Parts: sequence; structure tokens; C-alpha cells
Amino acid sequence: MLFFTKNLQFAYPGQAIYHFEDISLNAGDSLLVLGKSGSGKTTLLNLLSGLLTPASGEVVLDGVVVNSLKGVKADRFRGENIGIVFQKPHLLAPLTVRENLQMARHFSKKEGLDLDQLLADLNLSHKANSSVSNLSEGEAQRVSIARALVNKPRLILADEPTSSLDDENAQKVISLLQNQAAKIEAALIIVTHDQRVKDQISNFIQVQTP
Ligand SMILES: Nc1ncnc2c1ncn2[C@@H]1O[C@H](COP(=O)(O)OP(=O)(O)OP(=O)(O)O)[C@@H](O)[C@H]1O
Repeated sequence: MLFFTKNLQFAYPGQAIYHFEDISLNAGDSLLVLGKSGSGKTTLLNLLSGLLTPASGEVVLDGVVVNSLKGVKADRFRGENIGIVFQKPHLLAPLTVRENLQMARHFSKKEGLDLDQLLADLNLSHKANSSVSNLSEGEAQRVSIARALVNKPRLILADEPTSSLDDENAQKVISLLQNQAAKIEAALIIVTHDQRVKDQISNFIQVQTP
């Protein structure tokens, strides 16, 4: 099993305890995380990436217990093995598309993907030397996906990646994430409210307010 969680529990100070359903994914598998607004979906993603530490239970990626890593080790492991696509792209505005990807590459010692191939796969070759501040929303979203993939992570986490996209682009982004995850043999987890995504990926867990 490439990625799994076991008996994951978490509580913000003074609040009720979340008991998250166990997850288990092989390379190339996709999973949706569904749930109402405020139910704990982003909290779960932060536990999966090691940004939050569970009260109990474990998160295991490629044999490594993510929640036992601390400090620099945790940051390095995350940078090299977990690609995160945020709801808003959060790109570095003064830099070009290529420089944004090079920056992500810089923090990893691992061999990553070929930048030109990645730009081509995401239909961004013609924008490689453009400033990211001049991109359309869909283009910026594809750059943020490219940035999440550039270090060839084993796990890709995407938080509402389609919420600002039209039907055609939403479908393309999900296919792109699935195809790239399969290509680099990663597992893919997507948080979404988007009915259109549910039509493309059937495997899901539901997060509930405790
Ligand atoms: N740092 C924090 N300290 C205390 N409570 C928090 C913190 N972050 C989130 N919460 C609370 O935890 C609950 C779950 O929040 P979370 O962001 O995980 O929900 P969500 O399902 O991702 O919501 P949305 O779909 O609206 O983004 C909410 O009630 C939120 O107010």
C-alpha cells in the first residue's frame, strides 16, 4: 500500500474530537474527500501532509510515518514527496512560469520531472517565459498543478481545485491530475464540493463534524 491512515484523531484546543475514516491508496488511485463547509476537510488534508499532528493514529506514505517526522525533516519530506494544489494558486508574482517551477524544484534534492515535458503536458509551453501575473485563471491553476508535480511526489493533495473553473476546464483539470498521478505513480486525494468531480471519480470518504 503506497499511502494509508489508521485511526486518525484530532482536536483543536477545547473542541470536539474528529475521528477520521481510514484511507488506503495504491499508486494511481484517486480519492475524493467530501463534506459540508466547516466539517473538517482542510483539517484532514493538513493532517495528511503533516502540517498538523494528530492526537492519535498514523499517516504512512511509502513506508514513512509522516506524523512522526519533525522540523526540517518533516519539511523536506513534504517538499519531496507531497504535492499540494491549493484552492488559489499562490504563485510568486514577480517570477515567470518556468521560474516558479524552478523555485519549487530548488528545495528538493530528489530528481524531479523534466520541466519542458511537464509544461507541454499541461499545455503551458507557450507561457513558460510569461510572468505569472499575466495568466488567465485556468492557466494559473495549471501552473499550480505543475508546481505540485515538479518534484515527482508520491502523494498529490488538491483542495477544491475546480471551484473557480467552468465545466470544460474543471473536467480537464481533474483528468490532468489523474493522468499525471498515474504517470508518476502517485496517489491523488481531492477535496471538493463539486458535483462535476463526483462524476469523474467514484471513490470517496465523507468528513463529518464531530
Ligand atoms: N486553527 C484552528 N483553530 C481552531 N479551530 C479551527 C482552526 N482551523 C479550523 N478550525 C475549525 O475546524 C472546523 C473545520 O475546519 P476546516 O477548515 O477543516 O473545514 P472544511 O471542511 O475544510 O471547510 P470549508 O469547506 O468551508 O473549507 C471549523 O469549525 C473551523 O472553524
